[in-house]
Amino acid sequence: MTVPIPEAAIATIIAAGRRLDDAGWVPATAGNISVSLPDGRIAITRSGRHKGALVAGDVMAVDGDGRPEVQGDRPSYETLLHCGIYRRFRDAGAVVHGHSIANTVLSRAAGGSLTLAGYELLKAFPGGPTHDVSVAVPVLDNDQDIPRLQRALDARWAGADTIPPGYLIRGHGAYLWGPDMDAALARMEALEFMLACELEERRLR
Ligand SMILES: CSCCC(=O)C(=O)COP(=O)(O)O
Ligand SMILES: [Zn+2]
Repeated sequence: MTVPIPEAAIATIIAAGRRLDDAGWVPATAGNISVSLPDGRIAITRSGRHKGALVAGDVMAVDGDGRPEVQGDRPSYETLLHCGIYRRFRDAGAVVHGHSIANTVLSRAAGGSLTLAGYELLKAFPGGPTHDVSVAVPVLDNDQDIPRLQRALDARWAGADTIPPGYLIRGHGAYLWGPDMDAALARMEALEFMLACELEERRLR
């Protein structure tokens, strides 16, 4: 018998999907969304669903290693990236992933990281009490082999002094996390705002 997913967790994921879709960051069936549950499981979107039109049945549970509770159920193709975040950052309670124009274009042009400096909105990231800081957002090469991509992330995090609560995958999208969904979404909105500014500045140059 499977343990039901708390209704509040399902409602949180459905509402987050609508918000990401309203912003235009989850075209087609792009993006995925999860929350960690008090019993250690992860509630996550099923693969291939439109994130702006999620219903309760589009959310399922996996264990900390991404294994579905019900054999044959298909969670997000990128589930192991969510698991990697919850495993490494014990205070993470929610993870959001989207494919925006800005994160796609800028990650394609970037090297191994993308530095954001001088933005007031950097305050939305932890440890940034003033706008007078810079944050180097890691950029990983895209990889259809998700376990290999997660290993690359683990290696990057292991060698880092400070780790922002997000990263970009080249030509693919952005992952952000926070202690809860409100925080994860706020960080995504802040990052996307700054990336949109970067794009605009490049157009003006
Ligand atoms: C059509 S988007 C390609 C897959 C992807 O990058 C994504 O974010 C959605 O995958 P999922 O399996 O979570 O639906
Ligand atoms: Zn994706």
